[in-house]
Amino acid sequence: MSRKNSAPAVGPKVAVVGAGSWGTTFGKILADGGASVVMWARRPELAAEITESKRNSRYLSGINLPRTMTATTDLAEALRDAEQIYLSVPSQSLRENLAAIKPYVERTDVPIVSLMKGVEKSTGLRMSQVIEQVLQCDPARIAVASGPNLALEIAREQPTAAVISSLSPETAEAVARRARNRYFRSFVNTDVIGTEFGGVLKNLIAVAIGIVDGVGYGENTKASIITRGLVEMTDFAVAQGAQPETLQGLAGLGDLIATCQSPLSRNNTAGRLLGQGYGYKEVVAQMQQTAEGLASVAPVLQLAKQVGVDMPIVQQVKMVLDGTMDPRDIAPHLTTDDDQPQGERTQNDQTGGGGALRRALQRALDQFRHGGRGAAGDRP
Ligand SMILES: NC(=O)c1ccc[n+]([C@@H]2O[C@H](COP(=O)([O-])OP(=O)(O)OC[C@H]3O[C@@H](n4cnc5c(N)ncnc54)[C@H](O)[C@@H]3O)[C@@H](O)[C@H]2O)c1
Ligand SMILES: O=P(O)(O)OC[C@H](O)CO
Repeated sequence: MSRKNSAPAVGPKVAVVGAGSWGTTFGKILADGGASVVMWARRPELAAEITESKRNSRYLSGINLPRTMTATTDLAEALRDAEQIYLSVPSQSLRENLAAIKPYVERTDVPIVSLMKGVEKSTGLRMSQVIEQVLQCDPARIAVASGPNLALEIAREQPTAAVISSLSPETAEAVARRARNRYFRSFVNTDVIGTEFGGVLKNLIAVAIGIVDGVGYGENTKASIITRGLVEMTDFAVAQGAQPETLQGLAGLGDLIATCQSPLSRNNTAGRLLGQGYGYKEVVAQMQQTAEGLASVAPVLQLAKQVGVDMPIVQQVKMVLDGTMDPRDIAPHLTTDDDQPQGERTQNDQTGGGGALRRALQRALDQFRHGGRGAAGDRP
């Protein structure tokens, strides 16, 4: 662990591509868990600072990085002989980065782990789908990490949990064993769709909560939007093939709470600026770091339309971003909705006994497939 002064043992090498706030924090998690971590950074001065000063002053001010963490701008050097590869670049740049990574990983079967929480704007694909498409690799090799994971809190070693998801329980477990230490606990599941969409969708609700903050509304409005936001997240994710339980777990409710509550959240911050009256371009110009929610709004609404799911809160975020709605009109429902009372539960529950029965059957089938271990829900 980084607190100890004795020379650290050299553990298995892992690589982290992307040295922003989350990539660097995840590198620290892995190094504090015993791995020897090599980061790939775009800028030579950042790579040098991480290697020589054990600092990343732009993204993680005041944090000391472990001695077993180094960085390079040479992708081949970063990836060579890595036991696992973690990816943490902005979602809209993943495809171009994968093209550069591909020659170094196509003759290996090392796990590739997405740490990202966005969808590709041009295709609507989740990050694991982009990885599978570009690397043309076995999806069982791919894992995703998600959960209530505000980088700076974890870099300060505050106790936190995450979930590692892969279609392959073995891959999820191998990654979870590596990505854990005394302040960071990784759970596992096999619901990649739910885990990834949880991370994408909570960003959109956090933008809405930021708008509420910026406008100056209080806790009732926020609680109403968070609660209805979780319903929207669940309806959408289940329609895409997710297990509803995942949205009640770390990657759904857990991350929704953290991101909506924290001023550290970039999505929340972007929303607050919108609520204060700044336009989309001004907000983008003011943001020093990646706020994934801004790029995910349009593709998420497009996907929602394809499967017939209503997302009134996400729709309002889009209207504020487009400048077609006054932020002060934000509400847990669309004010243009007709006045018919709606049921409170999710669309999934509103299918009545059928929904519950379907889930029970699915769980039984998953348990059968996974040798008695349930697929849904975060497992230690
Ligand atoms: N910061 C967090 O608390 C946190 C937590 C969990 C997940 N995430 C997710 O991690 C991902 C990365 O976010 P972050 O917080 O590290 O962002 P960041 O803005 O802190 O850092 C992004 C990094 O990517 C680099 N970068 C920018 N454009 C690039 C390009 N075209 N190619 C390669 N590198 C490029 C930047 O130089 C920087 O090093 C996002 O999907 C985010 O949602 C972030
Ligand atoms: O700063 P944000 O809004 O990108 O959120 C960071 C993490 O995703 C929180 O889990």
